[in-house]
Amino acid sequence: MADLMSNDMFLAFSKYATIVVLKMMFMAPLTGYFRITRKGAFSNSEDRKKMLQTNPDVERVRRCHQNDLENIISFVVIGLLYAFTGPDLSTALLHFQVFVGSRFIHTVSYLLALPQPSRGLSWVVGIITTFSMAYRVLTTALFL
Ligand SMILES: N[C@@H](CCC(=O)N[C@@H](CS)C(=O)NCC(=O)O)C(=O)O
Repeated sequence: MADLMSNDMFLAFSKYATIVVLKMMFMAPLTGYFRITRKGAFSNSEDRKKMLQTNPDVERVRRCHQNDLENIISFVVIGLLYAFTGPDLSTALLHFQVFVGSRFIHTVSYLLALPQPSRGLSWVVGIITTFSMAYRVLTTALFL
C-alpha cells in the first residue's frame, strides 16, 4: 500500500478522485442549505411537521447529487482499475482532469439552470472519459 501511494499514477488518481468525491459530498450540505432557506422544504415529518413540501430548488440540487452518484462512483471504480493497467502518466492525467472538470461544469450548469446543451455536453464528456478508461481496462484484461 505504501508502495502504491508513492507511485505517481496512484497519487494522481487519489488526488482527482478525492476532489470529485468531495464535490459530490458537498451536495448534501447544499441540499440542507436549500431546504432551510427555501421556506423550509423538509422531506420528513420528524424534521418540521408543518413544512413538508417539495421545492423546485431543493429538487434541482437533489437531482444534481443523484447524477453525481450515477457518474462519480463509476469513475472511482473504473479509474482505479485503469490506474492498475499502467497507462502513460500524461494520458491518465488527461482522463482524470477532463472527468473532474466535466463534473464541475455539470454541477454549475445544473445548479444555475444554464441553457442546454451545457449540462448535456459536460455529462457526455464525463461519460466518454469513463468509457475510454473502461475500454483500456477491458482490452488489457483480454490479453491476460
Ligand atoms: N439518470 C439520468 C440519465 C441521463 C443523464 O445523466 N443525463 C444528463 C445529461 S442531460 C443529466 O444531467 N440528466 C439530468 C438528471 O440526471 O437529473 C437522467 O434521468 O437524466
